[in-house]
Amino acid sequence: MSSTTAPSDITKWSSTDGEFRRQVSSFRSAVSSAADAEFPAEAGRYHLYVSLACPWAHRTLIVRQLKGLQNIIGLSVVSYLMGPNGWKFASPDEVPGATLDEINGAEYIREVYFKAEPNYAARFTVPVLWDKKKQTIVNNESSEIIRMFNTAFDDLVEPEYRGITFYPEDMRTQIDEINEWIYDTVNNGVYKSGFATAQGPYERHCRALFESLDRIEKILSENEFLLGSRLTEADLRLFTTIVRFDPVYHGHFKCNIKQIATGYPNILRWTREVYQLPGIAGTVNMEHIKKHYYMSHTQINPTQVVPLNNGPDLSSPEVRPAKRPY
Ligand SMILES: N[C@@H](CCC(=O)N[C@@H](CS)C(=O)NCC(=O)O)C(=O)O
Repeated sequence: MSSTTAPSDITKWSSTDGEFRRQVSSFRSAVSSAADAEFPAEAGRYHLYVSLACPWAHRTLIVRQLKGLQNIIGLSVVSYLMGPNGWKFASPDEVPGATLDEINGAEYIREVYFKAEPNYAARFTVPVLWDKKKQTIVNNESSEIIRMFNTAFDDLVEPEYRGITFYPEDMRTQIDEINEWIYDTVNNGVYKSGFATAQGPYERHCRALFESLDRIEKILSENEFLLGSRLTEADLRLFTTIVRFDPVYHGHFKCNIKQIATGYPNILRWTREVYQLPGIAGTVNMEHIKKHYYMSHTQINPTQVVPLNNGPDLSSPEVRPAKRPY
């Protein structure tokens, strides 16, 4: 196996100035319903690699579920522990919830990257969307994978899922606008706070994060979902960060000005509402989430002790909307 990224680089998260900078994803092609597409939509052709711990991969898992794509797009799940060689596959006996890689027979996700691109020199991230026919990675950027799942397979899904969209045309400007600041200050903001290795960047990103949470709290005090009465992609993208907030980011990433459970009643109500939608609870694996962060980032938590709290009970009280909100 050729390797241009030494295993030791995996745990080097922040730059010399103490700032964490997320890399730009490398594989940016798209599956499309067009017959002459480079990657045409076909049942059984594409395979999704995820971690149940990762908030970015979690988005793709949710949209795969809500769009009824489980029988159309296969799934492999890495173990929660990310060691010096990155994400590793494990049998469900070894790690409940994980799988082996039945498609490429890889031990580590990095092998899938090298199979697609022998000279690959960036980070070995999940999610990854793999094309079994062309034997390559189509895309490793979650925000783009969820857009493909949203529409590209519509001719193949069961009729009840056809036409469901989390990115409706008349709301795209609003969705793009809200995604932008929520990505920067919340989704990525928790990482910028937690991976900072200097006081200044930590405080700056942590304060910006809580300013955004206050802003979201206000929005959700006036609206059922981020953009009104309809659940969109913006809600799904935020949900995967919020569900990890109290159990992980509050402690492990030092995002501790407030907690969702006690400081943000409207965000909590909204989190429960999203969690209680059919199919969502099954995508949330608190065991993988907590163990991943607390045991993999040994630069932050060298003892690898995992705290007990799982965050607020999201299954109760029941706040499920009367009719499907999307
Ligand atoms: N922009 C990517 C980010 C994905 C990402 O950073 N995934 C993390 C897990 S939460 C990862 O795999 N990190 C491994 C590494 O950086 O070595 C996306 O949204 O798909």
